[in-house]
Amino acid sequence: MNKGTFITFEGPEGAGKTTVIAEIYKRLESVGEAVLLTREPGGIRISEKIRAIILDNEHQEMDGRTEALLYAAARRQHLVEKVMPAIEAGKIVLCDRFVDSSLAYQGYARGLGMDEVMAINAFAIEDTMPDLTIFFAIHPEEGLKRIERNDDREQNRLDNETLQFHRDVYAGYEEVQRRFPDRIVQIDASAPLSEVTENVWKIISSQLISSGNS
Ligand SMILES: Nc1ncnc2c1ncn2[C@@H]1O[C@H](COP(=O)(O)OP(=O)(O)OP(=O)(O)O)[C@@H](O)[C@H]1O
Ligand SMILES: Cc1cn([C@H]2C[C@H](O)[C@@H](COP(=O)(O)O)O2)c(=O)[nH]c1=O
Repeated sequence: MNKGTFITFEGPEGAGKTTVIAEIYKRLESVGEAVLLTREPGGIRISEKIRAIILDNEHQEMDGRTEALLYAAARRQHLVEKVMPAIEAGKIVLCDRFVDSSLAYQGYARGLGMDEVMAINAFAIEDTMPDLTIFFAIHPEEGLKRIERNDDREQNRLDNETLQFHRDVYAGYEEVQRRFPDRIVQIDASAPLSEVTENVWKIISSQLISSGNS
């Protein structure tokens, strides 16, 4: 059996990833594709527990390296328990965040260093990297406004970081893109939702055609 396709979605808070992925998932299913939709940190029991620890507003004392290691631990378990089996089974895996989040948030914005954060993640992911990553580019101010307006969303410890931290996350993503230009495609996430969805759909459709997974 052919291996599946691993697609990840990245960007700052409130960029629209979760909303758009849900629509892409529906479209892929409706054309008969075998698809797995999942997220990081989380996606499975152990990793959801780690997520709760990381994002708890009461855990203000969490050290930056502890944070980076917890994300990597959650990633490892999620990868071996859920993502890898789906890829091996030939599915299209749509994952809301992956290692690029650690590079931008912990490596760059926390100042731990991208190479250092990549090194601990290399232990967690071995050589599994996405086939395609879509970067939802939006100014952090705009993304944060969107999540403040959304009454259903509780603001977590990372959301509540300073505006400067979120600006650094954005700069971190720009650096990640410079490092992986062949894998990462940027879209304008400040456009109307329908436009963003169509752009993402076009990118994913052409990736699936070129990889023969369609
Ligand atoms: N293109 C858009 N224009 C306006 N509002 C949008 C757009 N895309 C998403 N939204 C709204 O912005 C809010 C955040 O969207 P969403 O939860 O999908 O973002 P996200 O990238 O998953 O955020 P986070 O990573 O912080 O969880 C939601 O209320 C959603 O309805
Ligand atoms: C995977 C990953 C995530 N983060 C941050 C990014 C967000 O602030 C939260 C996750 O919340 P979301 O609503 O699911 O987007 O965690 C991070 O800092 N490092 C990571 O590796």
